[in-house]
Amino acid sequence: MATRLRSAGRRCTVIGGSGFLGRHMVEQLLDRGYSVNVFDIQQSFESDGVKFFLGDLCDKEALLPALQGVSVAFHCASPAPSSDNRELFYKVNFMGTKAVIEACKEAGVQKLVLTSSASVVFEGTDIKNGSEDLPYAQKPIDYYTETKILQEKEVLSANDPDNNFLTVAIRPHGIFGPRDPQLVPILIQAAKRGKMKFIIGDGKNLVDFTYVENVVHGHILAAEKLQKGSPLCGKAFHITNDEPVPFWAFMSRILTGLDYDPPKYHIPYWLAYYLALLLALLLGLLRPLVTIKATFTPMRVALAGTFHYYSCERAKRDMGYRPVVGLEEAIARTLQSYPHLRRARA
Ligand SMILES: NC(=O)C1=CN([C@@H]2O[C@H](COP(=O)(O)OP(=O)(O)OC[C@H]3O[C@@H](n4cnc5c(N)ncnc54)[C@H](OP(=O)(O)O)[C@@H]3O)[C@@H](O)[C@H]2O)C=CC1
Ligand SMILES: CC(C)CCC[C@@H](C)[C@H]1CC[C@H]2C3=C(CC[C@]12C)[C@@]1(C)CCC(=O)C[C@@H]1CC3
Repeated sequence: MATRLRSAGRRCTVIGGSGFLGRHMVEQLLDRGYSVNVFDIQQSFESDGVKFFLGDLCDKEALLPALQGVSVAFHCASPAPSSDNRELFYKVNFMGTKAVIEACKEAGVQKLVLTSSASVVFEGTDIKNGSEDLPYAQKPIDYYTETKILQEKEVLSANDPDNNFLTVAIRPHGIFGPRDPQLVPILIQAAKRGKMKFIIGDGKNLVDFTYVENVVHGHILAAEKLQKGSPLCGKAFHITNDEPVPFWAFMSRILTGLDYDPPKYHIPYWLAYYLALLLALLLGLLRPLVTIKATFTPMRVALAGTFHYYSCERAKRDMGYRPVVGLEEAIARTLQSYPHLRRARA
């Protein structure tokens, strides 16, 4: 109730508000009493309380009307990580984010909250309880991550309290929940094609999977605690479920929850990685004659076969963050939201 009163009448803009995370963000902001503008390249839903502005975020002039009279902008738009289009990632994540910063300043927006990614420090090797002090990856695993690093640096260095412009970056990892277009659908599609038979490595590698409502909660807390002189200014924060789980136990839980068999055979990590690399090279050579999208990419093998979980102590200390939905409940809600992906029994 206190949050609702404090936020009543305050308008914010969600850039990327038609996407998976963005739409959840819009819903929670409305619940908490904010008025919401959405800026996106497409409109994916209708809502009485929301004003939609359609356009490309690389175009500063198109952004400006969506930012007028707004105190906080959330920037969670990005091309899909699987798009594999270097130019597009560079244009949208890097150049587009510069346009977002310029437009925010010009429109008098006081706070910019960026959705970054914990992957900005991941190089394909184990990270256990990694803190925000880890250096950015020198060899990022893909173009998506490369440009998420550029984007985060740009936003954090734009923090300028003297000119009343404050910035913060939230680094979630492995977001899942209702309407997620990636994790559960890709997994089930692979299972349907009989491709989910193998566990990559020994299956003991711990990973963070973060329920979308916790990610949203972290963003809204960050916006509310971001004040002149606060420790949030110009800093990055991991937001996780704070319950790392073995990657393959999580995948198996989703598969069995939707009536698919869990993987049971083991394949050494290095073998899976080189097979995925070989496949990627072959598909690269055959393009544009063949345009098949591989399920097992070197990036996914690296994510599936290594430890990568992160400490969210900084978010707990500086913004009072605690996950609001535990992992078991989060999985149950997610499974319930995908009746159409449940295996049809013969
Ligand atoms: N999903 C995950 O596990 C993680 C995601 N993140 C970050 O979270 C954020 C949200 O991800 P998620 O919700 O999964 O992604 P989505 O693809 O679901 O949402 C992104 C939205 O941004 C839109 N968009 C893309 N390009 C532009 C553009 N040039 N101008 C305006 N709008 C644009 C997309 O439209 P369209 O669909 O038409 O392209 C889409 O509506 C991203 O920044 C991502 O990097 C970080 C860590 C983990
Ligand atoms: C086919 C199987 C080996 C794996 C299927 C599940 C994967 C599609 C997902 C498991 C971990 C996910 C993940 C992301 C995308 C979907 C997965 C690869 C991100 C790359 C999304 C964007 C980020 O910023 C980082 C995420 C890490 C985890």
